[in-house]
Amino acid sequence: MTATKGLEGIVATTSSISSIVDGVLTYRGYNIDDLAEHASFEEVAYLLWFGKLPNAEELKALKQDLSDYAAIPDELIQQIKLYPKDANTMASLRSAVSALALYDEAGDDMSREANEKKAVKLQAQLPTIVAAIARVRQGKEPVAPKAGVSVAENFLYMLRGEQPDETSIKALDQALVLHADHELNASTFAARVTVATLSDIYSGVTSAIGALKGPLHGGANEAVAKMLNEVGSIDRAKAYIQEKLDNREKIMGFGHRVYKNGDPRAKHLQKMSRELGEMKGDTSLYDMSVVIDETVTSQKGLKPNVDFYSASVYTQLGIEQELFTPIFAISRVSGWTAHILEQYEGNRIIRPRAEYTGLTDQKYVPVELR
Ligand SMILES: CC(=O)SCCNC(=O)CCNC(=O)[C@H](O)C(C)(C)COP(=O)(O)OP(=O)(O)OC[C@H]1O[C@@H](n2cnc3c(N)ncnc32)[C@H](O)[C@@H]1OP(=O)(O)O
Ligand SMILES: O=C([O-])CC(=O)C(=O)O
Repeated sequence: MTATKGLEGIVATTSSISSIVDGVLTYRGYNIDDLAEHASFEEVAYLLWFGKLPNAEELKALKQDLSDYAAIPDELIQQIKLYPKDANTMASLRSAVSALALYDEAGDDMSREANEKKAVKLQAQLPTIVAAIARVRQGKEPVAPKAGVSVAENFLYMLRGEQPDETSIKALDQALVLHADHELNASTFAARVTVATLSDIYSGVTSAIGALKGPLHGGANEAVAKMLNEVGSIDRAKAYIQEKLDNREKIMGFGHRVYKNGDPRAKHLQKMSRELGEMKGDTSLYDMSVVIDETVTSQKGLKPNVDFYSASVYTQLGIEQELFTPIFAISRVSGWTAHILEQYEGNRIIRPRAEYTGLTDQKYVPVELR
């Protein structure tokens, strides 16, 4: 038995949710470019869960459900108020989602119907939780969700406590579409491993949030924002990156296990970043990002991934840095839950082997003789 480091190239499951073939990403057979341009996040969530784009009636029903389920239990709001104000936001989100399970009246009902409802509830409630965590950290009261609006609009409304502008809603909606699913990435794999023991959907999503938090995965968008802050201005960008590369440090937001010629989502986020800058009459953050991109690409041959330009998009939307990875989770929970439902359908426990590299033939020595 020989191990492959990081399971590179290992095909660990079949899935009909999303695919990456020759650098092309599709959700249920629809090219991400097509969806990014035309679909709303709600349509994409429906597509991921139910395998087809919704008709008008189905979409209306899903939006109604997302709206109806968006409020979170008062007990959970009380708990969130007890979290340390400087706690990592993803750690707070992980704790809150784990606690959310305790208040689902469906309990351990594992029927397909109950799990589909739990998936929609998780999608509806994650934005409310993230907004509540953000406001409580700033010493503000959480804002109750607004009925009848999109996930993107509702999240921005709950975060800011006022009606968001159309540009911000549109940009966030598109970012949510782009982040919704991505084949067998680390957090989705974590979710599938957890529920393959026939554990519940909340356990799967809690595992996934823990995996997404790391800077090699979803946490990279916050690391990019920190880097952009550190660089500070366009004239420092090239030298900053060169020094990091000379020190063999990783540049966050670049490289990918699967994409070697570029992440198809990055161009959409890059365009959004530029447009947001142009609209504000200040493209300095975008321009600095482009210099970093060109430097890493020319020096290292590494292309930006989904996390690179999303950092400048969210910054220009006025969103605090520590919410970048939670926003990723708000989108990816659609994919995680779709994968969890798929895992339950044809389940077998996921239990690979390890290549043992430790000592052998050891003999027990009593503690007083060691
Ligand atoms: C949503 C997402 O999860 S997208 C990914 C987000 N993560 C990041 O942006 C963090 C930065 N990037 C990375 O750490 C990696 O590229 C990962 C984690 C995305 C992929 O990791 P792997 O598939 O294991 O890539 P791997 O480590 O084999 O990279 C190959 C080589 O490129 C180097 N490399 C990879 N990414 C980077 C980077 N961002 N900066 C500098 N060098 C890099 C590696 O050090 C390695 O060099 P070596 O062969 O001299 O040792
Ligand atoms: O697929 C991966 O390894 C990481 C990624 O880009 C994602 O989860 O969106």
